Amino acid sequence: MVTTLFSRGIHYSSILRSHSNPLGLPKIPRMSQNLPVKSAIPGVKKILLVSSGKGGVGKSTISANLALSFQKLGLTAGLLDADIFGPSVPKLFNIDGEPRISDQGKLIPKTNYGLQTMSMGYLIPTEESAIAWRGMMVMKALQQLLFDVAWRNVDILVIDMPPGTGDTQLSIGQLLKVNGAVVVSTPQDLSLIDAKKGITMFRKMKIPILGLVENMSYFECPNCHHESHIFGNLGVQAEAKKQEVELLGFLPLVKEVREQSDLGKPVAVSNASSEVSLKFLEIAKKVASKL
Ligand SMILES: Nc1ncnc2c1ncn2[C@@H]1O[C@H](COP(=O)(O)OP(=O)(O)OP(=O)(O)O)[C@@H](O)[C@H]1O
Repeated sequence: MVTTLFSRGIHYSSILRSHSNPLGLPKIPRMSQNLPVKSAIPGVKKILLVSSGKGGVGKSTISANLALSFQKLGLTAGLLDADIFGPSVPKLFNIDGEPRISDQGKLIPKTNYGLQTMSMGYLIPTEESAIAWRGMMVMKALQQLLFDVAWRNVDILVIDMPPGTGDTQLSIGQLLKVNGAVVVSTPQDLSLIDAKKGITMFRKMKIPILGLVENMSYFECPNCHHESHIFGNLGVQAEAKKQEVELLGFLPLVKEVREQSDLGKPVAVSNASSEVSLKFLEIAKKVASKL
């Protein structure tokens, strides 16, 4: 069922070479450079990447709540968890078990809260995680997740990217016709440094950067309502200005967001009228209008 990356004639050295043109030579078509031709995903109209340089900054939380917010806007959304080594979607959506296979041999997305989802976590149990996989196995799995899923009339497919700017991220950018990317960062310097690397990577791959989202911006004390900027203040705003990208929104650090995620019911569905859910909706509106 799987067509491997290698059978399409893709090599990392050629992926990397494609980013440099030091002599300013005229562009050679991708096909004749033996580079992958960017493909659409069957059943999907627009592809949105949600990425971060650093892990643990809230990329999966934001991907899930954005996808659910797109649904609230009347769009059909899908969520693809591209983190092969640390899939989050099964837990976030309280979904387990293997996906069914369609008559055409494709993986049928698993659905909860009306959202179509696919994740490596459905294909291999956590105990047998992909941790010891070699590059080729990772690429085979990625290829299957990208092209062998039977998405049904999805307007926006949100791809929850693995953290960082490594092989998997490069491959996704090289293989897919991506419509836009959102970069997530906390205000902390370490997170911002890595977010900048992500912005540079998307620019090199000519993927439109729709904007930055600052997560865990502040914590509001439930008693005195004082706002504490635990991870720093204004860093993402300054970086957005410097990079000339839009700052799409600030999301506070909210206990309910973490609790509901752990219970497998993202806040956008568990408490749709909460302040943070409305912030997700605002960001979704901005992103949808840019796609
Ligand atoms: N705004 C928020 N308020 C409270 N908790 C949050 C918020 N955003 C994320 N979290 C929590 O922070 C943790 C990390 O979030 P998440 O898994 O979404 O990050 P990630 O960037 O996808 O991580 P990884 O790269 O490891 O997959 C989770 O426990 C999540 O529930």
